[in-house]
Order: sequence, then structure tokens, then C-alpha cells
Amino acid sequence: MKISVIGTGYVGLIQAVGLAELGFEVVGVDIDSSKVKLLNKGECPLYEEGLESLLKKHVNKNLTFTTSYEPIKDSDVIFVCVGTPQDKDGNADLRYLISAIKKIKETIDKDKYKVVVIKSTVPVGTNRKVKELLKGYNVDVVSNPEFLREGLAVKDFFEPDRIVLGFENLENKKPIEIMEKVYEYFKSKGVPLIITDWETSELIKYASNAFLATKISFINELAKLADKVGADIKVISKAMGLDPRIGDKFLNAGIGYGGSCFPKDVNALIYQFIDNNVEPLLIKATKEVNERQIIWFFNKIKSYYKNLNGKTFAILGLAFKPNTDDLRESRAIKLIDMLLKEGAIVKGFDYVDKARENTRNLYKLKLWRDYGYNIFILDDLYETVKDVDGIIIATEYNFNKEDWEKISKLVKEKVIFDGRNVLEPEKVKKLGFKYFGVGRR
Ligand SMILES: NC(=O)C1=CN([C@@H]2O[C@H](COP(=O)(O)OP(=O)(O)OC[C@H]3O[C@@H](n4cnc5c(N)ncnc54)[C@H](O)[C@@H]3O)[C@@H](O)[C@H]2O)C=CC1
Ligand SMILES: O=C(O)[C@H]1O[C@H](OP(=O)(O)OP(=O)(O)OC[C@H]2O[C@@H](n3ccc(=O)[nH]c3=O)[C@H](O)[C@@H]2O)[C@H](O)[C@@H](O)[C@@H]1O
Repeated sequence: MKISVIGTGYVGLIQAVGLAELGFEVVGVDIDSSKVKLLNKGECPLYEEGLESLLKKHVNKNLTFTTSYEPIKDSDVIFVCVGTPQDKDGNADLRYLISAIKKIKETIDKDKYKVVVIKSTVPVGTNRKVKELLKGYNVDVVSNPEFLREGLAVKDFFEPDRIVLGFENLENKKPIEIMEKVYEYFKSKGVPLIITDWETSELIKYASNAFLATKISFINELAKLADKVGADIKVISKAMGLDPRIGDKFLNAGIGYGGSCFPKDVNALIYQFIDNNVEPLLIKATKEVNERQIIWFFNKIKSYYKNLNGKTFAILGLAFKPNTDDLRESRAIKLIDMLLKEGAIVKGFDYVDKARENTRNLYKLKLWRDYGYNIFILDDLYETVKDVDGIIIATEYNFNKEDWEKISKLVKEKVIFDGRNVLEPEKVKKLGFKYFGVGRR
């Protein structure tokens, strides 16, 4: 079976490389020629553990990349994995998706049967729209949302919790059989395949992301109360999580969720509620709690120092989560912006080389113009903490493993604001640090 993947970003690239590993002949198509060039050399334009070695294993064998849509003519299945960012109203911006569908329409043979699979996260009704755009073509359109997590994407590809497939008509067995063939490996491993209609499939994706975001906002709101009354949110989360009905995942309090998906998907879901005259009470609160969480934390820092002007901070963790280079909606970047606005000097560090490189590039473009050269991204954690007035942990890496005794001798003032509750407070307090977490005594 020949497969093409349109859009080779985080989702499309994993899909292309993963399917190649499973033995399919795969072509990745992207409009970004610099990306395609790198990929054909076996170099990953993004950081994801384990991805580059798999790419190298298959590239120019059963996996190729191109900017041309021509190869999709021979594909049996076309996965569409282009970005669906947020538009100015908060809904998903479908311009990349529509443009990809139009290109597919211009390229493929009207009569040659194909399955077009929408993997991008799209609002309810989009698969129907895509089918409409391809009217008169011998195609079936399938909704197949993606659930991978950045930083764990390769693992998530090979060990998904479920595969969701939405069809126009469940009586039409042809596309169902083809998709079952594509995902045969997973079926044989016992991964549940949810076969449903378009609308249900589209909503499963938003419901899953919004539910996880709500779990985070719930624990974050509770952490503020814990902070006030002297309770420990970590213990609360642990005890709650022991109840299997609640579960122990996504109950880590901190400075809120970021990334390319939760913020935009929560917004797009709110938009879909409003568009359909249903009130999104809970989901709106999820968003609001998240937006306020970082301000609450920043105010903690501000009230400690009174005046941030001229103070120097080490920001540990730059990307929106560990083990990725993705800065989209990163809370660390939000914090840096707030600090710079107040006249502080920022030294930043992330373990992922590409996350540091992306941050340097971001500030070259974005802020140096506005805030001067008050931001320095360093390649070494110990250099980063040297002579600072405070350490701020912004990403949930296990910073415990660092040499805190050494760090205590390098800093100017021994203060830690742990925005992800990753440190053991007693350990650092013994070294003379003042410790401020999120909802921890
Ligand atoms: N990043 C993630 O962890 C996850 C993302 N998703 C969803 O998957 C979709 C893709 O997300 P990412 O991979 O993060 O986006 P991305 O921005 O990393 O990649 C999108 C790629 O599509 C390419 N592209 C845009 N228009 C094109 C066109 N007309 N033809 C060919 N290529 C085109 C871009 O050049 C880019 O390389 C989004 O809808 C997102 O919500 C779903 C689950 C996880
Ligand atoms: O649709 C998507 O794009 C993806 O969005 C999330 O994946 P991702 O954004 O890669 O990362 P997560 O691990 O979910 O973390 C998101 C944010 O929540 C924060 N978070 C996570 C867990 C937690 O307990 N507390 C918390 O604040 C993280 O710091 C991070 O900023 C979902 O977990 C994936 O299932 C989904 O496919």
C-alpha cells in the first residue's frame, strides 16, 4: 500500500516515519522546501527523541520527501497533517487544510479511488466540508485525530492508547477495511480501534484535550487555596490520584499548560459551543484559570523582590514541556516576557539544544528590539545560575538531579521559585535557599 503524508511537522513527520517503519512506502509532502531538503538528507528539522535515527533508517528507501504533490497520484491513502492554528476569533484556522485539499484535488485522478485521511485537529463539520470540496472525486474522507504528546511522540506512535476513525457512512466498508489495513499492526497488538462517524471522531479529539486541560486547571486552582491555607498540593494530588476513578495523571500543579494544542484547542472548542448556541461554562473556566495561573505566580515573584528592575533571573526550562524544542505558548517564554517588561535581566537554559537555539532566534526577532539585550540563553545550567538574584523553574524537568550545593555557591541570592513543583524543598532549604512552589507549604 502506498501512503502519502501532507505536512511534515510534529504530527506528519512522526506519521510518515512511523508508517515507513511498519513497512509502508511513504512520501512526505511539505510546502517548506528547506524542511524537505533537510529531511531528504536524513536530518530532523525538529527535536523528538528517537525520530532522527528512524528517519535515517528509511529515508531514500521506503520514505521520501518532496514539495511536489505529484507523488500523491499513486497513493492509496493520503494523510493530511497540516497545522490548524488559532484564527483571530479563537476558532481553528483552516486555511492550510483547505489549501492542501485544493492541491490534492488539482493533482489526483478524478476516478482513481483514494482515501483522504484528516489527521489535523479540526472542528466539527470539517470532514463533511472536505468531502464537499472533493465532490465528484472517487474518494472517501476519514477523520483520524492524533493523540501523540510531544517529547514522547515516537513512543506514542507505536504504543497508542486508541485509534479513532470517523467515517461518513458506516455501511460503506471499503474505507473501513483500508484503514484497518493501515493500522493492522496496532490492531494485532490489542490497541482499541474506535470506529465511528465524522462528528463523533472530531469531537473526541477536542474532548480529550479539553478534559486534560481541565484536570490541570482544576489542580492549579486548588493549589492557590493550598498555598493560602498551608496545605501541600503534591500530597493532595497523590492522594486523589490513588483513586482509580480520578487517576494520577495530569494532576501536577504548576504555572499552567502551554504548547501548540491545549490553548488553541480549548479556544476552538469554546468557539464551537458558542457557534452552536451551547454555553461552554466549564471549558471557559479552564481557559481563564490557565491564563491567570502564570500571573498569580509572577505576582509571587514580584511581591518578594518588590522591584524587579535590574534583578537577574535564571529561567530553567524554555520549551512548553520537557524533551521538546517547541516554544509555542510556552509558559517559560510568557514568564520571560513579563520579567523583561519589568526591567529584569534573564538568563535562560533548557536541556534540549534546539530549544535554546529556537529561544535565541525568537528573541532576536521579537524582543531585542523592544527590551534591549537583556536576555541571554546559555548552554550550561551552572553558567545560567551564576550571580542571579533568583532561580525560576518553568519546565517540569527533574532538576533535582543537579548539584544544588554547587548551585547554592554560584547564585547571588538563594531564592527558588519552582513553577513546576519539581524540587524537594527540604533539600534546597537545608542549603539556605528560600523556596516558593505552587501550593506547597
Ligand atoms: N504537535 C502535536 O503534538 C500535535 C498536533 N496535532 C494537530 O496536528 C496538526 C499538525 O500539527 P503540527 O504537526 O504540530 O504542526 P506543524 O506546524 O509542526 O506542521 C505543519 C506542517 O504542515 C506544512 N504545511 C502547511 N500547509 C501545507 C500544505 N498546503 N501542503 C503541504 N504542507 C503544508 C507546514 O510547512 C508544516 O511543516 C494540527 O492540527 C495540530 O492541532 C494533534 C496532536 C498532537
Ligand atoms: O493535541 C495535541 O497536540 C496533544 O496535546 C497534548 O500533548 P502536548 O501538548 O504535547 O503535551 P502535554 O504533555 O499534554 O502537556 C501540555 C502542557 O500541560 C502541562 N501540564 C501537563 C500535565 C500536568 O499535570 N500539568 C501541566 O501543567 C505541561 O507542562 C504542558 O505545558 C496531549 O497530551 C496529547 O494527547 C495531544 O495529542
